[in-house]
Amino acid sequence: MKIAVVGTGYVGLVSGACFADVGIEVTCVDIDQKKIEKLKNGIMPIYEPGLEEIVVRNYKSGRLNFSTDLGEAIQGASVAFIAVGTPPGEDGSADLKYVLAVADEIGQKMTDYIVVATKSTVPVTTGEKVRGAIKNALDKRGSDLPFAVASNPEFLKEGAAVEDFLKPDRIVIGVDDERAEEIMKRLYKPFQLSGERIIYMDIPSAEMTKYAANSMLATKISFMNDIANLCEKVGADANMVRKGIGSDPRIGNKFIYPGVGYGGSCFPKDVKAIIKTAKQYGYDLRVLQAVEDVNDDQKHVLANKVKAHFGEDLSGMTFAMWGLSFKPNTDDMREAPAGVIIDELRAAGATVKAYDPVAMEEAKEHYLFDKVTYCNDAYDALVDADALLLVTEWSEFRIPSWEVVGKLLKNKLIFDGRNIYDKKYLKTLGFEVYNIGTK
Ligand SMILES: NC(=O)c1ccc[n+]([C@@H]2O[C@H](COP(=O)([O-])OP(=O)(O)OC[C@H]3O[C@@H](n4cnc5c(N)ncnc54)[C@H](O)[C@@H]3O)[C@@H](O)[C@H]2O)c1
Ligand SMILES: O=c1ccn([C@@H]2O[C@H](COP(=O)(O)OP(=O)(O)O[C@H]3O[C@H](CO)[C@@H](O)[C@H](O)[C@H]3O)[C@@H](O)[C@H]2O)c(=O)[nH]1
Repeated sequence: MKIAVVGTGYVGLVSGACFADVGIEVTCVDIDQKKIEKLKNGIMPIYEPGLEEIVVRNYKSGRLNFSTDLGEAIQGASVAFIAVGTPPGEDGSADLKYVLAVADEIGQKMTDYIVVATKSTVPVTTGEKVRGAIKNALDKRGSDLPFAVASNPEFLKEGAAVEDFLKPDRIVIGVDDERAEEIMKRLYKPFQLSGERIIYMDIPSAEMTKYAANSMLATKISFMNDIANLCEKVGADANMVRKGIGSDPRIGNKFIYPGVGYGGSCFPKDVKAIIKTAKQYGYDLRVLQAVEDVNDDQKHVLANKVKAHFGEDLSGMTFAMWGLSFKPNTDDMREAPAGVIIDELRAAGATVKAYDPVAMEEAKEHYLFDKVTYCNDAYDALVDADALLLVTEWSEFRIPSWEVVGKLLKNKLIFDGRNIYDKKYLKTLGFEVYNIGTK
C-alpha cells in the first residue's frame, strides 16, 4: 500500500514515519526544500523522542521517502493525508489557506482515484471545502476522476508523539464513501492489533470531535488552575485536592495538574477557533470563553508571585528560569507560558537567565531572540540570581543538588510553576518555595 503525507511537520513527519514503520510505502511532502534536504540527510527538523530512529531506519529501508513534488508523491497512492498547519487567523478562526492550497494541488495533479484525508485540525465544513477545491481543480482540467474526502483528526501529544501514534486510544475516521472506508480500515489495521480502535462517523462529527477533545482537556486544566488558586486563598492543598478528585474515575487523574497555564500549538489555537466557529453560528461557548480567560491570567501567576515577594519594581534583579518549551520533551516554543513570564519580569526591570535542555535554539531563533541570557546548564543559570523560577518540568530539574542550588542563588528562593518540588522538605533545607496552590 502506498500513501502520501503532505506537510512534514510534527504531525506529518510522525504519521509518515509510523505508517512506514508498519510496512506502508510513504512519501512525506513539504514545500520547505531545506526541511526535505535535511530529512534526506537524517537531520530531524524537530525534537521528538524516538522519532529520529524510526525516520532513519525507514528511510534507509526505502519505505519512507521525502519530496517537494506532490504530483509524484500521489502517483499510485491510495491516500493523500493533508497535515499542513491551520494557524489562527486575525479573528481567531483557523486559517485554511494551506489546507485548501494542498487540496487544489491534489486536484490539479491526481491521475487516479484517491482518498484525501485531512489530518490537520480543521473546523466543521472544511471537508466540504476540501471536496470543492479538488472538484474545482479537476473541472478546470476537464476531468471527472473519482475521489473521496475523509476526516482523520490526529490526537498525538508532542513529546510522546511516536508512542501516541503507534498505540492510539482511538482512531477517528469521518467518511461518507464505502471504498474510502475500506481503504482507511486497511491502512490502520496494524495499529489496532490489541483491539478495534477505529470509530467511524460522518465528516462533520469527526471534525468536531477533535475540537471537542482539545477543548475538554483545556477545560480540565483551567478548572484545576482556578481551584488551585482558590486552594491557596482558603488554606487547602491543591495536590491533595487533585488526588482526591482524580481517584474518581468519572473525573480521572489526567490533565488536572495545575501550573502556569496551557501552551503549545494546539490548545490555545483550537479553543479560540471553536469559540469563533460557534459565534459564526450565533452561539456563545461560554464555558470555553472562561477556560481561555483563566488560562490567559494563569500565565501571569508566577510573575505576580515574584512581584508579591519583591515588590512591583524588579530593577537590577536577576531571575534564573528552568525550562522554556511549553512542556517537557519538546523543543516547541509555540504559545509557551515562559514567553509571557519573561516579558513581565523584563517589563518590571529584571533580567532573566534561562536554561532549557532542548528548546534554547528554537527560542533564540524564533521566539525570544535576545530577551534572555541563554545558559550552558541548569546551574549556570543560577549564578548570582535572586531566585529560581521553574517553568517547564523537564526530568533533569526534578532532583537537583540542593546544596549547589543554595550556594549559587543569592537567596534560597524558588517559584515552582509546576508543583514539582516538595515545599516542606525544601523548607528543612532553608528554601522558601512558592508554587501553584500547594502547602
Ligand atoms: N503539533 C501537534 O502536536 C498536533 C497534534 C494534532 C494535530 N495537529 C494539527 O495538525 C496540523 C499540523 O500541525 P503541525 O504542528 O504538524 O504543523 P507544522 O507547522 O509543524 O508543520 C506543517 C508543515 O506543512 C508544510 N506546508 C505548508 N504548506 C504546504 C504545502 N502547500 N505543501 C506541502 N507542505 C506544506 C510546512 O512547510 C510545515 O513543514 C495543524 O492543523 C495542527 O493543529 C497538531
Ligand atoms: O494536567 C495538565 C496537563 C497539561 N498541561 C499543559 O497543557 C499543555 C498541553 O499539553 P499536552 O496536551 O500534553 O501537549 P500537546 O502536544 O499540546 O497535545 C494536545 O494537543 C494536541 C494537538 O491538537 C492533541 O493531539 C493532543 O491530544 C493534546 O493533548 C502544556 O502546556 C501542558 O503543560 C497542564 O498545565 N496540566
